[in-house]
Amino acid sequence: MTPPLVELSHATKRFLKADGGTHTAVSDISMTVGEGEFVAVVGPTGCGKSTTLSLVSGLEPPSEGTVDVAGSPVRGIPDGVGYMFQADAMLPWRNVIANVAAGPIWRGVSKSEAHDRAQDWITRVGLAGFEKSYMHQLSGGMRKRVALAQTLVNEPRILLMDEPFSALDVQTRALMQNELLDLWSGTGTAVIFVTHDLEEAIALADRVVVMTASPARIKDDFRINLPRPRNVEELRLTPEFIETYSKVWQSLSSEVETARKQGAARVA
Ligand SMILES: Nc1ncnc2c1ncn2[C@@H]1O[C@H](COP(=O)(O)OP(=O)(O)OP(=O)(O)O)[C@@H](O)[C@H]1O
Repeated sequence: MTPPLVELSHATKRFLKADGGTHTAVSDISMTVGEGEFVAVVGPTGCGKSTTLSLVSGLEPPSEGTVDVAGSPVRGIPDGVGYMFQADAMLPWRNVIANVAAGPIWRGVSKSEAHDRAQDWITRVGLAGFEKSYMHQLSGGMRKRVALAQTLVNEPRILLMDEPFSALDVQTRALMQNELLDLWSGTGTAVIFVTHDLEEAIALADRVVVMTASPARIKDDFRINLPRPRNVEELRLTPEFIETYSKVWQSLSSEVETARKQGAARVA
């Protein structure tokens, strides 16, 4: 039997605190993500969502438990993993095509082949004509398109996304969500998408994993049976979406409340 593409098994992550104690960021997390699956992870602020991504990306080793990618334990950054953060990871002194081609070149692809692949992705994300532009010449939405091209040009098997669209205005955000779904569909890439925004999670994902207030445990794992292809703006108005939202929110809202109390206790 083929193992799941991503498998966390009883994974716990503790960090050392400045006072010498430890802080448990995630506790006893077990979950799997299959090839081509789109999984959104939601939970209250600071609960441990980004830490969970760091375990999968190999940026942080688990303190306990195991994290496997394609059946092998993660040691260092595994091959085939792409990462997209809220902040862009583009070099301001390089133009768009040089930024997009940088990943393949770093992976040993010849310069001309890398430029061909970069050109193809720049066109696919709708930025043909902007190859020679620099980051400061682009809007927030255009910079996100570059970031998508920069990540997807490496053809990741697993795409880890940490609130990639949260800094965008509402309309650009919806545009980018639709764009992401179009680019992702049919690629077979597994996506783990961390967000604060439950609407975004439901609109994009096949499953929504709800995490508890800190330390993060998995509270619920909802299958989202909304049809694809999806247009996120239209989908949000459907009764099926509203029903799903209310079901998932019931699970999430008490964790948000607990996190608020934890926050209030910390500053008291
Ligand atoms: N490298 C680190 N060293 C020490 N503590 C850390 C480290 N990384 C994260 N933490 C702590 O672990 C907890 C979980 O952080 P994490 O960033 O995973 O939460 P999050 O759910 O992604 O937060 P947010 O919703 O605000 O983005 C926080 O209390 C954070 O301060």
